[in-house]
Amino acid sequence: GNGGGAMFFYPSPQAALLEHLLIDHGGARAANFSAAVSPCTNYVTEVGEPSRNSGRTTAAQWLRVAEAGAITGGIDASIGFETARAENKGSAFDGSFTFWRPFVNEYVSMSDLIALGTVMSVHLCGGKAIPYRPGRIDALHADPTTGVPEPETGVDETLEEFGRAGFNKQDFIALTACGHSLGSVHHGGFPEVVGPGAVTPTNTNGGSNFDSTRGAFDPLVVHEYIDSTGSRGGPLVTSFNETARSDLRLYESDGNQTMRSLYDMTTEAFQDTCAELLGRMIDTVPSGVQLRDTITPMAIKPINVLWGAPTIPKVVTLSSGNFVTSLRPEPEKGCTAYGMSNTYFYPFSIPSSAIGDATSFAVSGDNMTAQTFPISRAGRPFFVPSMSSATGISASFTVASAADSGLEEEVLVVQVAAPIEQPLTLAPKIVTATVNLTTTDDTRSGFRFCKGSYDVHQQVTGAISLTLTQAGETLDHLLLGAGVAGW
Ligand code: HEM
Repeated sequence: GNGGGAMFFYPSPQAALLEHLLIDHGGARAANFSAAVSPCTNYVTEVGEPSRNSGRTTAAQWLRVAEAGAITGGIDASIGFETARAENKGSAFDGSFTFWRPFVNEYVSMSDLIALGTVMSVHLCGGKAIPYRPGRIDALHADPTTGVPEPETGVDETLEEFGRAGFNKQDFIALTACGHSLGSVHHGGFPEVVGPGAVTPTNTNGGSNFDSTRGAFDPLVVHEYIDSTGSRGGPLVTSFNETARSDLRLYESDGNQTMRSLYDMTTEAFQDTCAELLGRMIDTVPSGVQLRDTITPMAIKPINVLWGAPTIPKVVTLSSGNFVTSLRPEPEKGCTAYGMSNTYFYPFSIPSSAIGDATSFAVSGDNMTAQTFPISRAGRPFFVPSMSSATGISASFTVASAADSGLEEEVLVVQVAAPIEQPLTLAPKIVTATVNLTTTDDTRSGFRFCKGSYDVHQQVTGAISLTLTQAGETLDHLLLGAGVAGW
């Protein structure tokens, strides 16, 4: 990975940031991402009473956004340009994009967040952990393929749409049943499916649920459909408007065989089937996109590792070269999205004199597998976080290099990447620039400092990332002004 020379993100900026969103659910250093779908009935677009009474479900919306993206040519966030199309009516798209937007930066695409949304929703609502692979690339324009299936769409046409995404009929029936385990069809958006009677003071958008547990990912929708109990499969089965009974037409298209086989499964087998199908759904990407390795929880993860950070008073042992020290955990624990176990944070600070020319540091402790992490070659230039900052529209940064290195600052180049608003979609686009550094008179503690800045000229929507390079080689990374995403 590109973490090779840089200390800051392990193992790479992309994997480090997305692992954080996937894992750090609550408590200390929470990522503020998965909280949106916890509890699973939560509606994050509004707050307080309006939220509770909305009849809308964020977890369900996230799944629907991924489904719509997968079917229209693969997940590439182009759906953001298409929310005005009739087939995309409903607030799921804008609501989800609005929540995800501040998390987008050079390393975190909107389309990877769309996929992450499905993984988080399914898992936190009671389903299995779908393997999560990053690498999706955001489109810069609308996709010419129309085709989010609508309630009035014929079975053949819908099957063709899913067929393009690589799902056969049986897969597609099961996938729809899996998806329609969460959420509702709303009178607000789909009055031709759900009548005005669904609108009440405690259900202001008139949500009519697919099953009796809109906030639980479970086989209940299948059972209620086959048994004709509860929601009986939901409004797309039972709608007053026969043309809008698309789930009924779909389920009956193979004589209910697929629905019966889902019915006969154990809950465990149902969950495995859904995880497999939904995994294929989120990995449906435009041709040419290469997904990367699956992101899994890291047992030990260096975070916020910075050169020149202030000294923090510090039982884990950390060693680097001849330097060995014992670490104590911070009192505040984190909580992971996987098994709700705890995460412990051990701050450390190593004087630069002790680092010497070490090329790695190692972490070991009781009941843990010792791990070694590569660090920048000693003496290489690095960003000084305490002398770098961002406003909403610009970044300024300082780089330190050893005074006796004989390095000419001209060989150092900073690549800047900033997410900004783009017309017609809530998905930001990334603008990049290359900045040369200027020498300053500042020399302290054996370091020389040089400076650079970049004016984006418009409001950034998320973190600005900086990459320090020398002759094309990456030396260091820095993320500035993370805002509400709170990296
Ligand atoms: C025949 C194919 C499908 C049709 C016609 C269809 C249609 C619809 C419609 C009309 C809604 C109501 C949206 C609203 O009122 O906000 C809906 C909701 C939903 N759909 Fe589908 N859908 C299909 C397949 C799928 C698939 C394959 C998935 C995912 C795997 C999925 C996931 C969802 C979810 C989670 C919701 C609830 C959204 C919410 O509560 O906000 N759907 N669908």
